[in-house]
Amino acid sequence: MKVGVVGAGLVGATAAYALTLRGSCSELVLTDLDEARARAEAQDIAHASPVSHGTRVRSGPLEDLRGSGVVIVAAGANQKPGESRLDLLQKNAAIFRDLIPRVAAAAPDAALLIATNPVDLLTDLSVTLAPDHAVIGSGTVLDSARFRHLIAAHAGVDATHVHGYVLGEHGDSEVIAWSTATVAGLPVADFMDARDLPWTPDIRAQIERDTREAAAQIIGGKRATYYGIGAALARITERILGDRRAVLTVSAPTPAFGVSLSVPRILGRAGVLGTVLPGLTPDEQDALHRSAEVLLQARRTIQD
Ligand SMILES: NC(=O)C1=CN([C@@H]2O[C@H](COP(=O)(O)OP(=O)(O)OC[C@H]3O[C@@H](n4cnc5c(N)ncnc54)[C@H](O)[C@@H]3O)[C@@H](O)[C@H]2O)C=CC1
Ligand SMILES: CC(=O)C(=O)O
Repeated sequence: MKVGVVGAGLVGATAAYALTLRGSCSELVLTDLDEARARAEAQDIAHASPVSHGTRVRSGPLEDLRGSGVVIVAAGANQKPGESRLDLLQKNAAIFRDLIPRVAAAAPDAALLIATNPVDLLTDLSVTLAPDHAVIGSGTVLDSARFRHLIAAHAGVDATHVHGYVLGEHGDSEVIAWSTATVAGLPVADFMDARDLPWTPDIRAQIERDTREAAAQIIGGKRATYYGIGAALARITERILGDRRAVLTVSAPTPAFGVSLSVPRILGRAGVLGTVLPGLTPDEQDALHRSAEVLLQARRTIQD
């Protein structure tokens, strides 16, 4: 099982490191415009291989992606403090118009897993640039993990036993879908009540803020985010390679909204096998439509 990573910067290299530590694939190829960076990252990550799962890690040109089951695309500009993800659209769309057809030609059998921001609109664009490939955006898998982590901290339980989805744009308009959130199978408020834990509108509002603003907070402190997304990309990749039928909030074209955004999807070797829209409250439904409208409006700026 071979995986390619295009863009061996902070996100691409961290995803490759996570894949190596988890033993998600047998072969990993890193490629970047900056060949020296890709070579150095591959060399460094390869040194983790003998003490983890023996993954063969190397760098190479795009042509070396042939045979990959998944290619992660993390090439392009990241946000500077104060910038939004949508501020990256023009620059990264220009990179993708040149890059994605070449990646698709080099890796004809791969599912393309897009991480570059703004991830929903670059997923949308990649679908048109690589029409014969399964194309999936990492979407709000990371935001849903942030949401679950924050609830778990209040609930005092292992975050893997907290469920809950962030939907819509991976960006400022994302929808924190409280109606989908459960701990030990109970709605969050009921769990807190059963455990005699505080649960106030202020705590809830703080969790929403910390979920939505997590990227800005981290970028303010250390200029980039990469550990959370690296692990999320490794998990999505494994679920595709292993045809695991996992349910994850990845981004993909969504006819009901006219644009790529995140809702729960069943993932397998062929990419998105199905979409399941949870029963949202009327407020959440309105927020999801507003989030789609934000994306549709931004998309017009890169259409002729
Ligand atoms: N989807 C998500 O949840 C997240 C997405 N991101 C996004 O991931 C992207 C990458 O971020 P970082 O790794 O921090 O940036 P970085 O600057 O560390 O790495 C970007 C890499 O892309 C390479 N690159 C640029 N154009 C290329 C091309 N045409 N072909 C091959 N390589 C090319 C650069 O040489 C550089 O090594 C950004 O757009 C960022 O916003 C970051 C965190 C989370
Ligand atoms: C940068 C980014 O998209 C994130 O950390 O959510």
